[in-house]
Amino acid sequence: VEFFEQQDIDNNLELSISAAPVKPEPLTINVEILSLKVLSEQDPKAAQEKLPALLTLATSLNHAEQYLLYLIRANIAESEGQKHKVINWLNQAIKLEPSLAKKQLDSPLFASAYLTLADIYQQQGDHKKAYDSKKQYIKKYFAHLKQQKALRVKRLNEKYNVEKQHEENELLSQSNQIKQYALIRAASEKQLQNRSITIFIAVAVVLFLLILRQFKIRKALKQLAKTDPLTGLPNRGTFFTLGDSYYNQALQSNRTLSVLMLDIDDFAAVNDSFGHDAADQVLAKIANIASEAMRSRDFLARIDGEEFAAILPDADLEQARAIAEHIREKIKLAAINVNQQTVNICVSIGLASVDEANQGFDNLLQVAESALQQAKSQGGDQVYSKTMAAH
Ligand SMILES: Nc1nc2c(ncn2[C@@H]2O[C@H](COP(=O)(O)OP(=O)(O)OP(=O)(O)O)[C@@H](O)[C@H]2O)c(=O)[nH]1
Repeated sequence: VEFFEQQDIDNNLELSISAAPVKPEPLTINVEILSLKVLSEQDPKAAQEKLPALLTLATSLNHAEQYLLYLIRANIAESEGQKHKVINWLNQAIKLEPSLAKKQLDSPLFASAYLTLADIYQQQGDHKKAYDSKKQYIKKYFAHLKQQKALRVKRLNEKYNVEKQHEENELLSQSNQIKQYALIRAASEKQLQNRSITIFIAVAVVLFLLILRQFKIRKALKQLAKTDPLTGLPNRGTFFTLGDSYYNQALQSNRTLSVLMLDIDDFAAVNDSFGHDAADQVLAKIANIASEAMRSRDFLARIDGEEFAAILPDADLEQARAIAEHIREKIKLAAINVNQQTVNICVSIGLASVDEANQGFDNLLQVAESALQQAKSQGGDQVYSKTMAAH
């Protein structure tokens, strides 16, 4: 029987779910009626005393409340042993069922009507009705359980969905944070890279400038090594180095070449009279006058204290003499001003040409040197060459 009942209940439940009719919504129930219902089960007498006050409101009560009012009256009647009244009240209540929500009727509050009916019928020996009432009650009881279960599942699902949504939001926000962090990291890496490139370029530029500076210093030093600092003319070393190549070139190309050696007359007296610094200025001015008096292709150098030498390419002795005389005269006529005083300077010049000395550049210079000595020994202020008489 129990198996049959259970199956019957299940079938009915399935039917009620699959049919899905439009059902009325559960109605609200006055709290006083609810408490009177409880009181009628525990203390029917006390409930009877309170009943008249509620009955005055009966017309304003909704069907759910009226249903409960019948149940209260049935409880009171049962406590008084008036079974036919109990059945009457309960049937009155059951008549209201079509206008009430099934969900509400299945709750134990309402379904208890069938349990009470089953008890009464049982006591009256009407087993068929007792059975039917009990069956109804059990049906409602299981439907209620199923409803509760569905409600719990619904709530759990809602809770699960909320939590899931929350977790998804959390995940999304974490993934956004990760993306943001990745962006920040990429930006800072880029910044670092740019900074490294800037530092690299700056270091490269500084290195380049240092190398350039070093190069310029070396060049200046090299130049300095080749130049006489006082006059700015090439020095003795440069003169001999270039002299050899001028000489060899002239011989190879079968062209003439002369050299001159110039020495300032009585320069010791200039030093003595005007001092060393003033004499230095005189030296520089004489170098300047001599340079200007020469041709652009001639090569003048300071080879010793007050001694100068020049290479005169393509100049034979006669042309060399003309150049030398021009220099001598220019210097002699120059009014060299030192310490607001005019200094008169004379020079002696010795000449030599490859036409008369072709045993190498040193030999050429020796001949010019000896011509210079000759010019000095003849009183200075003159140009002398071995093969041409002095003026
Ligand atoms: N101020 C200065 N004087 C120098 C320099 N080099 C050499 N002298 C001076 O030049 C003079 C050379 O003296 P000497 O060799 O006797 O030649 P000089 O006095 O010119 O006589 P002569 O050559 O015979 O005419 C010395 O007084 C040196 O001190 C220099 O670079 N600066």
